[in-house]
Amino acid sequence: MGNEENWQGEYSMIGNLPRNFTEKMEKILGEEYDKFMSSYDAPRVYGLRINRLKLDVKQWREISPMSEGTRQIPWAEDGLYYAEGERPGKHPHYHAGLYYIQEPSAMAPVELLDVQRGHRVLDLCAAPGGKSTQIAGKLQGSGVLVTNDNARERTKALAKNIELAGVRNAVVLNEEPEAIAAVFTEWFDRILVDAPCSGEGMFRKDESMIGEWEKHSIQRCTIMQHDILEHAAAMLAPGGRMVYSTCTFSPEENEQQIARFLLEHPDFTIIAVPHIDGWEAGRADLAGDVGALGEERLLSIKGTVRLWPHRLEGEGHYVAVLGRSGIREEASGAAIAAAARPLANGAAKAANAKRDALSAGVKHREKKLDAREERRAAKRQTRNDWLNVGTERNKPKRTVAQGREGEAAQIQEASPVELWYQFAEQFAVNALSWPGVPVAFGSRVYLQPAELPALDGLRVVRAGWYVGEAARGRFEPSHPLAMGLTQEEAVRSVNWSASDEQTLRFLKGETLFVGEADMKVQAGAGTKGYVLICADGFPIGWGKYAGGMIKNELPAGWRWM
Ligand SMILES: C[S@@+](CC[C@H](N)C(=O)[O-])C[C@H]1O[C@@H](n2cnc3c(N)ncnc32)[C@H](O)[C@@H]1O
Repeated sequence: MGNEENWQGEYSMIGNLPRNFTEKMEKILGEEYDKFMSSYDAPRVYGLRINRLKLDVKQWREISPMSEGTRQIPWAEDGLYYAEGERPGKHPHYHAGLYYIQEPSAMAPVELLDVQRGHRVLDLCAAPGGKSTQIAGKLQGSGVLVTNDNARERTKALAKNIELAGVRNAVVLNEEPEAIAAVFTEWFDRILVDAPCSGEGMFRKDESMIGEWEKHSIQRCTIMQHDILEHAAAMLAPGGRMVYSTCTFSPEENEQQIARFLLEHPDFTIIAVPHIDGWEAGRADLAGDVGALGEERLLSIKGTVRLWPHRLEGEGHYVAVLGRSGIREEASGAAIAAAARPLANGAAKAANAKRDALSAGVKHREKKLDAREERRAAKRQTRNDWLNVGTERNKPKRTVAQGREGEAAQIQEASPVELWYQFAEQFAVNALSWPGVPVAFGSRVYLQPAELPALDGLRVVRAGWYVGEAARGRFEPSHPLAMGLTQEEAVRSVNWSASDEQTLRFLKGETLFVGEADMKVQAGAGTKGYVLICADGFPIGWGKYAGGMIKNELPAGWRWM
């Protein structure tokens, strides 16, 4: 092994590819092998995906200086190739969450998941969140997105990307699939398993993946994938759809994994992927020795898809779409959610009672848990997670104060949820009728999709849309709240173009000086207080206005570096 030059005298990574990898690829690809190998010397392609929660491709093209060099990615509605040398991560539109930088082939799995408004969707192996934000764009704020990764460190990036994209209906978990399956049995309409894999398809994009490949054996990956798929299957409602994807070429992790799954799950079938130019049908001949599967089911593996770097502009991927037979028994998620809305002003208690009732309903349905799972769930209840989920829900704090006559009188300090309602009434238009039920964990308030079952015992990173925190008897709005708003929803806002110096200064955390005339204030509201800062009409954070000055409220971790 060693660096090599190609025939043009340029650096070639081909010499760095492990020999057991290239030999195996030659067997799989036959005549196409040479073309495949030359793809390693072909220029890399770059992709971004427009965030449909904020705008569509046409609207983005109207405001983006980058737009000219972009081209449509054939299999992704909102996906665009952009030219090498562009730096989309270094633009205010990135900080406004207008797009996500994503490898083009990686956009395929969610396109095949067929997410519809109102669906309950699980993204089980989600960090850093590329596909979760894509799912959120398709849900358009309806239904529920549960997004999870078992690597705690990686969930930080996941939560941040969800918040940057302005997602309002997601819950972020840091759990093993088994623990989630105990709470969400047969609950989801759609599940994405973007599995941890040996990453062979990413060697070209990231050479360090070669070292990872050598460390983590394919066999180890197949064991993990099988385990994840087992629990995912238990969470899919009858009639639901599950997408399994990898970024590797190895048949053990692709066709063979799916063949084994079909063998062990007679209630699942392959939903054939539509043909798109450059996509190759899955290879039933690589599915291994699964005689017991029967010819028809074995051949159905041709309905899965391989994305090869020498056949299209993108890296290597494999995608299988699996449908579960049957019809979901219970009322649809959307109907349950509708029953819980709209929330009346100050109706925290009523809302929570309703939510508990809904949770109880869901729990009732979950009686299908077998005794073993119940014992496991009980064990988890006792585990102390990092948000203390399941404790201290919206309990108003009571403090004792001196009465005028020196008597001790009980006064009630507003709970975080009550403070949220007060804030929402004053600072955001129609906030009280937004979907979601406010729940407090400690001093933090989240808007949680109403139909969600109780998350007791699970490690929760975000219990919903994090809207802010109670501090010293006041409510402090969060940065994720700003990112999930539109300019029109803010009672007070200010907007500059993305290229205006004020925008950059705000993103760098500086104090801004503005005239009152620059601010847009809803009728009846004063100019003093929280103001939503926007670039080209899209929120980039909160400031606090007083006397011609905007104090910068952008958290340090979100600033332009
Ligand atoms: C291919 S990456 C996911 C990429 C992600 N879907 C995206 O589009 O941004 C696979 C992820 O699976 C996670 N993972 C590995 N084992 C897991 C498990 N048992 N349960 C949940 N996630 C797991 C890894 O931490 C990793 O973040």
